[in-house]
Amino acid sequence: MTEPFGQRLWNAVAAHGPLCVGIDPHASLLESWGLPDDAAGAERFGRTVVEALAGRVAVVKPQSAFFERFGAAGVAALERTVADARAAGLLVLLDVKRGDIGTTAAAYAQAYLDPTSPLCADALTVSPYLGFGSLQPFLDAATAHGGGVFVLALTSNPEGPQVQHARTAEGRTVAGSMLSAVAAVNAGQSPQGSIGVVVGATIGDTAEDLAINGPLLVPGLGAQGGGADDLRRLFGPVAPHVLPSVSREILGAGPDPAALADAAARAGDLYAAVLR
Ligand SMILES: O=c1ccn([C@@H]2O[C@H](COP(=O)(O)O)[C@@H](O)[C@H]2O)c(=O)[nH]1
Repeated sequence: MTEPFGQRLWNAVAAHGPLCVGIDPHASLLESWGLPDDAAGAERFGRTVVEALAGRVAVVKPQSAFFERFGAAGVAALERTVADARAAGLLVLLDVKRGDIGTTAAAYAQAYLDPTSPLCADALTVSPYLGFGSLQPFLDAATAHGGGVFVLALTSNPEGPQVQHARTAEGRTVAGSMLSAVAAVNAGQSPQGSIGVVVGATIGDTAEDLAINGPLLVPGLGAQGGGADDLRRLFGPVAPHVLPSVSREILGAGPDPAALADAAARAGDLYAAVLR
């Protein structure tokens, strides 16, 4: 029986620190790394990140879109990147932001969380904007397979508040209702539940209760303008659950594996220091 994702993540963070490093093969990064802007380039990129960071960070987060743009060959490259990373002992959070009606959501959950699937990861990102209940197949698959699910709550992009700050019929914000739904699923789990949320470092101040008893993935650092001060200000009481997530700020140091490892160590130390 696989340990629950929340426990596996807790152990990995204790061993390697909280940093999550994105694997985002942007065209501009492939160019600066001297790689072709194609599926083979994306695969080489992913393999280099995995080799540089295995045993040094807890989690990597491949961004599916940057692989999908190359069609079937890109998806095959993503499959190999995910498999390589998991084989190297890294936890893999696949950033795919899926969500759909129940039966389709069940197919997505099978694709990303069922161990018999070629694209099986440890966890994935999902969009709850078909209603939190539409995520049930992902929650069920996570329970069945020891996987994790990260629900978009307060995203790092400037357009997010239009939807996420809107009020529901009960008068709470949409984001607040997602956060409390996740907290209810994680209730009673120790050291934390397996259902996380995404909260950007760029959201400014928030009155939302971020105590979900689960992991908080925090993108928006570095290239998007967020920094250590934002982590300190936003996440003090829930600091042990925070995963600062960085892609371009670290990937820009490649392709030299030692330089990538150095950049990850520096970012990891900086962000971990404010989360203690
Ligand atoms: O709210 C969100 C949710 C996901 N992301 C993703 O994280 C990385 C950020 O990359 P950087 O280079 O560190 O800016 C990227 O894959 C996004 O799709 C996010 O930024 N914000």
